Order: sequence, then C-alpha cells, then structure tokens
Amino acid sequence: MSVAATAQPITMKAGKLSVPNTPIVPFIEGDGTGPDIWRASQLVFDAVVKKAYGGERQIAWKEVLAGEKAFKQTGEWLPEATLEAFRTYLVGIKGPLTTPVGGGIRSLNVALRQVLDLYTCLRPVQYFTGVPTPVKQPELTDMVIFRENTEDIYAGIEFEAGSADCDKFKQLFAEAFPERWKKVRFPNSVGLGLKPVSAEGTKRLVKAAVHYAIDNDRESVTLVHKGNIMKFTEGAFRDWGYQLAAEEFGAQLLDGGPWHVIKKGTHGAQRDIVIKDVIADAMLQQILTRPADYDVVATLNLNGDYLSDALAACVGGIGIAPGGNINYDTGHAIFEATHGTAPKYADQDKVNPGSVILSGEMMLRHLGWTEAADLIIKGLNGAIGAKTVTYDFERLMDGAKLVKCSEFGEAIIKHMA
Ligand SMILES: NC(=O)C1=CN([C@@H]2O[C@H](COP(=O)(O)OP(=O)(O)OC[C@H]3O[C@@H](n4cnc5c(N)ncnc54)[C@H](OP(=O)(O)O)[C@@H]3O)[C@@H](O)[C@H]2O)C=CC1
Ligand SMILES: O=C(O)CCC(=O)C(=O)O
Ligand SMILES: [Mg+2]
Repeated sequence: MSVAATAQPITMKAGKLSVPNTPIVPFIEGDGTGPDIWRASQLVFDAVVKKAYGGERQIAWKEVLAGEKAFKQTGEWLPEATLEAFRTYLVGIKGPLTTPVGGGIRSLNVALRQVLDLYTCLRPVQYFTGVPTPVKQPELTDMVIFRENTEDIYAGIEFEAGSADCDKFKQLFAEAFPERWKKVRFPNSVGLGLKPVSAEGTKRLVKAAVHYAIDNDRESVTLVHKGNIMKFTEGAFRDWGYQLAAEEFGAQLLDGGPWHVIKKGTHGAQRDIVIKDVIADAMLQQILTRPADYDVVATLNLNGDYLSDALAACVGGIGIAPGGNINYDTGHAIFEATHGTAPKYADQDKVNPGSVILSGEMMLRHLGWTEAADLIIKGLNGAIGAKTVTYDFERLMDGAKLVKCSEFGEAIIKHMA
C-alpha cells in the first residue's frame, strides 16, 4: 500500500502523543542552504526508519511552504495553510528561514513559535568524539538549554525612531512616567522596544526544564538571567524560577538560599537536583572555563539565542547543533537547527546537514521511535569517526576526507548499518 493511503495524523490523547505507524509529518524545506540540507536529511530519516522498523513504520512527509518559496508561489511569506498543517499534524520539522536585518518582514521562525505557542526552545549541546573544536576538553560540555520561546524582546513590540507610532508612544510614556522618561538619553531620535516577561511564561518554561532534569537524571538546573540590571524582567525570571521549583517540586533552600535543592526521592528525583542561577555574562565565560558545572539550563529568549550559538561552537560548531520548539501541554512541536540559512553557501551542496539530521533525531525520540533515533547517532558517530566530513569539520581536522552535504548524509546511512 502507498504511504499516502495509510497516512494518519499524530494526535494527543490523555496528555500523551499518539503516533500512528505512518504519521503525517509536515516539513518546511527552508531558505538559502535549506533545500540542500533538507534533501540530505530526508534521505537519512527515511533510511533509519526503514532499517529500524522494516517497513512497518514510515513517515508520510507533507511539504508546507514558508519563506522565499512560499512568497514566490503564493505571495505570502507564511501562508495560513502552513500554520493549519502544523496545528493539525502536531509535530513537524523545518529548515532555516531568512530574516532581514533592520526593516522588512519580522522573523517567520519566531512567528511560528509564537502563533503555535511553542514555548520551549530545547537545544541539547553535547560533544561527538572526533569533532574538531576550539576548546581543550569539549567532552566536559553536556548541557541542555531550555530557552523561553514566546516572550522577551522577541515579542516584536518595537517603535521605529521617527515614526508616528513612536511619537505617540513617547508622548504617552512621558506623560505617565515623567521621571523615568527623563532617563532616555536622546529622546528625539530614540527607537523603543518592550520586553515582556511574565510569571506564567517563566514558570511553564522552568517547569519543563525541571521535569526534564528529573526524567533524565540530571544534576542541576541553572536559571540564566541578567537580573542585576533588568530587575523586573530578568530578575523576576530568576525569582519566579525558584518559586516554581519550591511550589511545584518541593525544592528547599540550599545553605540559606537563593539556590534550592529538590531532594532525591521526591517528585521522582533519582538524586538531589540543585536549582541555581547565574548572571548571563558570567555564564558566557563559565561555559568556556567550567562547563562541567552546568547541566540543564533555563533562560530567557535573547540569552538563550546567544548561549546556543556559543555553546554550539564549544562542541564543534553550528553544523551539528539541533533543536526543537515544543509546547509540552498541547503536543505541538517543530524541530529545527540552531543555525540560519548560511546564504553564501546556498545551492552548493556544501554545508553540514548534521544540525537538521540531529533535529530529526530529536523528533524521532519525541515520537518514541528511539530505535530509529539511535541509528542516527550511530551513523553520525561512524561518519565522523571515519573522517568523512563536510567543509566545516574538514578545515580543522587532520587527514579528513572532504565530502558534500549530500555525501555526508550518505555516509551517515552507510555507517548506521
Ligand atoms: N531558526 C532559523 O531559521 C534561523 C534563521 N536565521 C537566519 O539566517 C540568516 C543568516 O544568518 P547568519 O547570522 O548568517 O547565521 P547562519 O547560522 O546562517 O550562518 C553563520 C555561519 O555559520 C556557519 N554555518 C551555518 N550553518 C552551517 C551549516 N549547516 N554547516 C556548516 N556551517 C554552518 C557558517 O560559517 P562559516 O562562514 O565559518 O563557514 C555560516 O557562515 C539570517 O536571515 C537569520 O535571520 C538565523 C538563525 C536561526
Ligand atoms: O529567526 C531568525 O531569523 C533568527 C532566529 C535565531 O537566531 C534562533 O532561533 O536561534
Ligand atoms: Mg540564533
């Protein structure tokens, strides 16, 4: 029977995903290097599923449009049909989409996260043996980032300097808060942005991070913030994070606080789990100097963005940095790489498809298809071990064989056998 004839949507039943043997999975190819990467990745996904389940399970891929391809074909950057597909089929995957700097459209990537309320951006960072890196002991880095994905300055509430809206907002602000308005250094030419951070938004994110730490037997959750400066947004994130840990998981003050501990044996914890916090700039130096001190990380949207690229570099770069945007309550999820469109390499079959392939690995694990996910890890380790790698690794690796994007996908398939 054809894939289409047996294809069914993934559904949510009693708070858990119900995954048919032939789930319909929407995908966005992406802009720039997206099409090259997607071609290589899809071959890997189909091969691992076939090898793991011998035809009993397969993915019914459903292409949906976004970005430049969507604009060319429909006149819209993010058609309603695409949003509807992700709403209906729950779990999907995407390539990177371009966002212009300054003017132009706002980020389609951020829009997908906001419209579908995918409040967690989950970005695991681990070292694969043999990958060239700029740090001395990359194996010490083993962190899982929970980046808040719907709030912070990414909400996109901005007022362009000199615009009528900006003038109106300035006037309202100056009238309501004259003392605070005096702090604006150059009021005539200023552009303004709002940074919404809420207790609800913080607590659902931190709750997901703590659940992850419990379920995966991790030793700590670190709240990363710039709360010394932004007291009522980033500082509140820290306070709400500790509050959540105490209220929902019975965390107790550690040595008088502010750190907390969830005691072994309570709320499913298999060991004492420390809930701690660190200021964001210190975190960015400590991931280089003391990476082993950090495990699960919960942070705000902008910090999480910076931190994920920096941590990716520590373990070998953005070419193998996966992620997933997840709403743990509704089951909606879209998996995607941490990197962008790398436009200078578009259509050269050159870049590393590893980040999207590992995002697919996360997706398969999320669906409970662990055997297929494990095969991706096996194949990737094999390809790296054999030093058949794309340009990003090859330029830093002695004796490596340079392969194309598509060939790296083929090498993964070969090594999963
Ligand atoms: N979620 C998404 O869809 C995201 C989209 N973007 C968007 O992507 C566009 C480009 O962003 P930019 O800031 O240049 O960042 P990119 O991540 O696209 O690229 C920056 C550099 O990272 C390296 N790189 C990226 N992808 C790969 C890969 N697959 N394999 C190997 N190396 C890779 C390249 O380094 P080198 O030059 O050293 O070879 C590249 O020049 C922007 O419009 C941005 O908004 C950005 C991030 C996420
Ligand atoms: O949406 C974009 O263009 C950038 C997003 C980004 O950098 C990220 O999610 O890490
Ligand atoms: Mg980013």
